[in-house]
Amino acid sequence: MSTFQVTDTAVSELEQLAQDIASKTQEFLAVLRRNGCALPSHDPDTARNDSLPIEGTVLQRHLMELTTELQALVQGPRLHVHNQVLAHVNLVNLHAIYSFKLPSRVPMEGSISYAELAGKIQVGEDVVRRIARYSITKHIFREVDGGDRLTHSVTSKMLAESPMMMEWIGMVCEEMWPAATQAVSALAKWPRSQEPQHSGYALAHGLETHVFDMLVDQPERAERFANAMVYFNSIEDLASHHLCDAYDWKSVSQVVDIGGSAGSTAVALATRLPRVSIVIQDQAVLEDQARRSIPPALADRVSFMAHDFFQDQPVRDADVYHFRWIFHDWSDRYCLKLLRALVPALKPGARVVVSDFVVPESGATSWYTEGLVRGFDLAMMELFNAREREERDWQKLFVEADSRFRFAGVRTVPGADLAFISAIWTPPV
Ligand SMILES: C[S@@+](CC[C@H](N)C(=O)[O-])C[C@H]1O[C@@H](n2cnc3c(N)ncnc32)[C@H](O)[C@@H]1O
Repeated sequence: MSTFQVTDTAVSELEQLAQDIASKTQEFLAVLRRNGCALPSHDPDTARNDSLPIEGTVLQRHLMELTTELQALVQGPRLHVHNQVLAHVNLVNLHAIYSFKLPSRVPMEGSISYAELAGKIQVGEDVVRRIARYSITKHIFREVDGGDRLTHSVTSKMLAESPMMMEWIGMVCEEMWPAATQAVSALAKWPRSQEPQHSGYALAHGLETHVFDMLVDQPERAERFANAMVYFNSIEDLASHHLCDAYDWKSVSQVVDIGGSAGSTAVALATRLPRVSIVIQDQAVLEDQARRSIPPALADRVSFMAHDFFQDQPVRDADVYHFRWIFHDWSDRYCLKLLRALVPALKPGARVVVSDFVVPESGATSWYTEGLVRGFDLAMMELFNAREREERDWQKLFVEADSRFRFAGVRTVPGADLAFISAIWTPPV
């Protein structure tokens, strides 16, 4: 006889989750109704609620946490692992969707036959049907006319209307996925290396350098990387404008956005902070794209400068030197170089701000939320031998780079997934 039995009256973990899900679902629906948002549906004519009010975002996150825990318990250990392994075919499917541009080939209104779609993409009708039918199980596309024609769901319609999201999907499928398959081999081959050329990405793509050095000679791939960043920056939880709410900007007039890509962050900051001038620094290959993205109304305050961020910082005496999603691309050894390259330019009181994830301590938040950040951590490992960092790692980095950096801690802003880590340049008087 089992020595462990749940009594009839005890509420099991599963029942508790189900009750919490039911009540949070009601709260979520109430927020949507109160704010005039559409109720969730796969119907292509449903409004997408891409940015919810903050209380809606919090409830959405909470429901994701609860429902993933419920699924894990309902599945039991075998199915829980089994389904994670099978999930790899989602990328086969998304790669086909990207590569054959399926969403934009299906009319926004009406439908297309499988035969016509197959003719357009030069693939057998049977193959198109199999790909589409797997997509349909994930609520991407729908079938009409007895299964002969394809039409949009709300998700496939979103893909058809979101070229930057398609660029991100393409970048993941063609740049990151091959790297993922080589990540463990790279670890076995170069254990403990901090070099980007010893990563899964380098193995998969035959590189002897960092991805970003390779992109200098490959403008099309560089543009796709930059477009993937534009997509990320368009997500409200990741939007760069949250930085404006993290600090008091009254006394700031000059900002340098180091590794600022095509300028999304600079434009977002300059739009909200009318007294601030911003220099975007990045590789010369991004110059044209950056110049195109600066609205004429901001051209007198936002400029682009080609600069290698491992070389001494040429813009001296700025108030803020900002890095967004740069440090997580590099191992500690290189992050120390990034910080030390600033030193000749820093005036007393200058602030170095890093917009990046801060990894929660293990078990400090929900597994769902922690898993999102730890997923980025493994992705940075596979790509660059780099990492996401906990608060204590950030502090150590600044202290080790130069004892004149005074670590000023981590700030968070409601609704922002990235944290704002900063240090003040404080030389002895
Ligand atoms: C992950 S992206 C982040 C872009 C931007 N900060 C954002 O948040 O959208 C990394 C950026 O670092 C730039 N980069 C890489 N190596 C560089 C170098 N040595 N000097 C300057 N920029 C570099 C890349 O071109 C790319 O734009």
